Amino acid sequence: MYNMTDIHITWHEHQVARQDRERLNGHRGCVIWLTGLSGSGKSTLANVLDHLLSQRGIRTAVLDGDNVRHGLNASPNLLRETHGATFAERFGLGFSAIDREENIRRIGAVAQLFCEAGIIALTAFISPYRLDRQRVRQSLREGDFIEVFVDTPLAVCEERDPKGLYKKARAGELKHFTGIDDPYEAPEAPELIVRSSGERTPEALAAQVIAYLVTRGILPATVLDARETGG
Ligand SMILES: Nc1ncnc2c1ncn2[C@@H]1O[C@H](COP(=O)(O)OS(=O)(=O)O)[C@@H](OP(=O)(O)O)[C@H]1O
Ligand SMILES: Nc1ncnc2c1ncn2[C@@H]1O[C@H](COP(=O)(O)OP(=O)(O)O)[C@@H](O)[C@H]1O
Repeated sequence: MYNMTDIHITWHEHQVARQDRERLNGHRGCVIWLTGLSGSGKSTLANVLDHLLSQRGIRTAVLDGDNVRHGLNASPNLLRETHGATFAERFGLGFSAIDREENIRRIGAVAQLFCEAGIIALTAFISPYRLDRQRVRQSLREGDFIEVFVDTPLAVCEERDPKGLYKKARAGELKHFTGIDDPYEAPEAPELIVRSSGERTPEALAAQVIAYLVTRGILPATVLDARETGG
């Protein structure tokens, strides 16, 4: 085991403080952590939020499961082509519990960087394990982690099945698929629960999240005026 003294790295404070960046931006930074089953509507909600907030001059960044798994957290089969088999086996991330844990740890660290830069990080990962989400929460400052449970029933996600993955999982062609033969641990005390089934459009869910951010003082109330006037 290493300790920080052995590896000679030291934490540096930055010259521009987070508060300075937030003052420039006109809003606080935070991490909006969307969690839910595959097909629950995480990416859709993250993208609608990104769009609505950007239109109102709010600085945001989206980190999305499928996309991040093409780069920073590439899967072994993607890495094998460019980096060879050994590298891919050592550093590629699949869907075992330990790989999901590392996936979430890295995303948590990236989201923290955005947050400290005064940006609203919108993350859309299944993040099925409570402990992994809890660790991200604990790595951030009090109040920076806003857990949003995209609570869509498995039957609805399976009916949507936009990528055909549930069908494959049911047929036994895809193992360890969340909700089928791998666990999903629903949040016990999320900051917010949004339900994307029924008549609730992604825009309605985004409005629920934005209203919450205003009540928490993360966004200025003027964001609501802009929404109501369509400006
Ligand atoms: N075994 C298994 N289980 C769940 N999901 C799988 C699996 N294999 C591939 N996929 C695809 O990967 C997307 C989920 O990636 P995440 O990084 O969000 O997963 S996790 O948070 O590490 O659990 C997920 O995307 P979303 O549908 O957007 O959630 C799937 O398209
Ligand atoms: N609020 C909603 N109401 C109805 N359908 C939705 C809603 N949000 C997302 N969808 C649809 O559900 C499917 C899965 O959405 P997606 O955002 O890709 O989920 P996830 O990122 O959680 O896998 C897509 O076909 C999307 O159009």
